[in-house]
Amino acid sequence: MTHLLEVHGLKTYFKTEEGLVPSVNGVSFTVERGETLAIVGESGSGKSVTSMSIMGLVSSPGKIVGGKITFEGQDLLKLSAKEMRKLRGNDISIIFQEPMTSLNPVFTIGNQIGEVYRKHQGLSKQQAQVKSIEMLEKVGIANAIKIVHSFPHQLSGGMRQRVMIAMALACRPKLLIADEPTTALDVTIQAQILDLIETLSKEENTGVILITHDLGVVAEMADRVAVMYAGEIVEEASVYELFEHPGHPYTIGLLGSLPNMNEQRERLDSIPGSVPNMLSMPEGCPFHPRCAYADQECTVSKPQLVERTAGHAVSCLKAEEVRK
Ligand SMILES: Nc1ncnc2c1ncn2[C@@H]1O[C@H](COP(=O)(O)OP(=O)(O)OP(=O)(O)O)[C@@H](O)[C@H]1O
Repeated sequence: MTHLLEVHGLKTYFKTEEGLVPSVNGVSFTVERGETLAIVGESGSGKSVTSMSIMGLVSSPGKIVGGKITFEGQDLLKLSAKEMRKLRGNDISIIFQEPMTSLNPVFTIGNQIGEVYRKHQGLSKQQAQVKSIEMLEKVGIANAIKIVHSFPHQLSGGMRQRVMIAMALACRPKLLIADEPTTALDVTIQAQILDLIETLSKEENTGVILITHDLGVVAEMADRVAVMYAGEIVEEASVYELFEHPGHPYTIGLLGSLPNMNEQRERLDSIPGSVPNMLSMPEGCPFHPRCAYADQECTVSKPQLVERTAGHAVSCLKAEEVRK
């Protein structure tokens, strides 16, 4: 069986006045049907640019300059803009961080979800309305009959996010990309939304890419995890393996900054130092200026992502030492 999604050696660069920014710099991973892959890493590590690249939504000054993205065996980088539009909304959907920016303020909720059904399944206005109400109920909106007539600004943040999820799932995508789907929401709503994504992905065998800063969410939701640092994947493993035997000093740092589970979750930003400026990346390993294990070798040689044990790959010259 082919992978649902295969990203191979993806490079997406931004041409800025200061120079070329290698936001995604040779990223490879796969997503299977029914599987949830979490992509984690600090702000600016290239997670969103990776998902935008898959969606075919990278816009100038950004450009995919290398690699291959294959969806069900189909080379996405060879599709026309029209073919890509058809794929989005039919087979691949995305839930963005901020639902207000993705909903149109001048149309009712019913109109917007209904449009997905009209466009992609050729349903009549009335049929689309019925389907929209059903989908709103599925995402846990109780008074859906009333909500279809509301405008986005009349709803709370949590409700809007549910509407976005309803829209993203209306066409029963094979791949769902959820980019920080719950960051702006309160903890109870967060849990409900994540449950919903999980249930629907299992019911429909949907592949999910979950982009998040929150390792608590990763532990609950993911099957596998890819850790990104400065535009590259530095570690990839099953969720159990990553939490039990983290192999990259950066991952260890992220796990170290996981707040006590009984406390309110925080964003991960407590590793000393910061993500390097992509315009002047350090020589050798990009993480070496922040790494407790780094020595002279790490300042000159760049590590490759190498499979250390089955299904567990780490990009670190000191991987053996780190494991001890
Ligand atoms: N339009 C743009 N022009 C120039 N550089 C950009 C542009 N969009 C993104 N970048 C650069 O690409 C890099 C990766 O950004 P990206 O948004 O993918 O990070 P991220 O890991 O998703 O962060 P966050 O968690 O904050 O969303 C950043 O260094 C950013 O500066």
